Amino acid sequence: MEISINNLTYRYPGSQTPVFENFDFEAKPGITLLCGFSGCGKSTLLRLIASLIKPQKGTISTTTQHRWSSSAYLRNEVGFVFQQLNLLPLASVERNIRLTAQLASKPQSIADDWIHILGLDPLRKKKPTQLSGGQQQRAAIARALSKAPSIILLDEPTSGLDDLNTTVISNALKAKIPSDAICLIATHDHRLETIAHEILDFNTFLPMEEHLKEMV
Ligand SMILES: Nc1ncnc2c1ncn2[C@@H]1O[C@H](COP(=O)(O)OP(=O)(O)OP(=O)(O)O)[C@@H](O)[C@H]1O
Repeated sequence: MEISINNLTYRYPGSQTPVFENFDFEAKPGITLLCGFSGCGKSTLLRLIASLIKPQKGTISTTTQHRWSSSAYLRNEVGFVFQQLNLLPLASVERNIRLTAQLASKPQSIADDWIHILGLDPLRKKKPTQLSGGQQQRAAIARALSKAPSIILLDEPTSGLDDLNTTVISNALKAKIPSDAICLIATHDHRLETIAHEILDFNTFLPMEEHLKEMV
């Protein structure tokens, strides 16, 4: 599995400054942490790889079965956990997680495995609003992984979580993500460094908001 980004330029609609300009990036199998100050472009990169937004210039290619930006690519290949978790509020935890497997034509047993691995068995019948922040985060990760994605994109999966929740999530990612999958984690959380195969510093790509320095 490989993701290859070449000469990419991306600017949000209405914005003067590009987040990326002539940007090259490659990802290989394993867990890679994307680190760097707030606003340097980590979430934007994940959205681009997921094909939720499209670059104005340059190419993104993947060696997945389905072509980058096809609807099958997003449905079958990409497991994405956003900062806003987007769990379906009216569906139970179990339904949220099983539905993703079903939509990707994957066996329900994968969903049930992730429910178990992430310690969600006692919470299967609860609604997302009845869960704590850490429990919701674990449910969102289980949901993303239940389609057995070849590309896993996690945006701040452990921010604000206590050590116990963080350890359960890190252990699950380390032990259960297939070795040929690519897992990119945008994070400020140094606790995740123990499970990373690679740590990329994004500070070099975009200038820091200088005015913030004057405010501290
Ligand atoms: N929807 C949007 N519209 C316009 N500009 C945006 C949008 N989302 C992000 N940006 C801008 O793009 C730049 C990169 O933002 P991004 O969210 O990718 O950073 P980040 O490194 O993930 O930050 P954080 O660590 O705070 O999550 C920032 O300058 C931000 O203000």
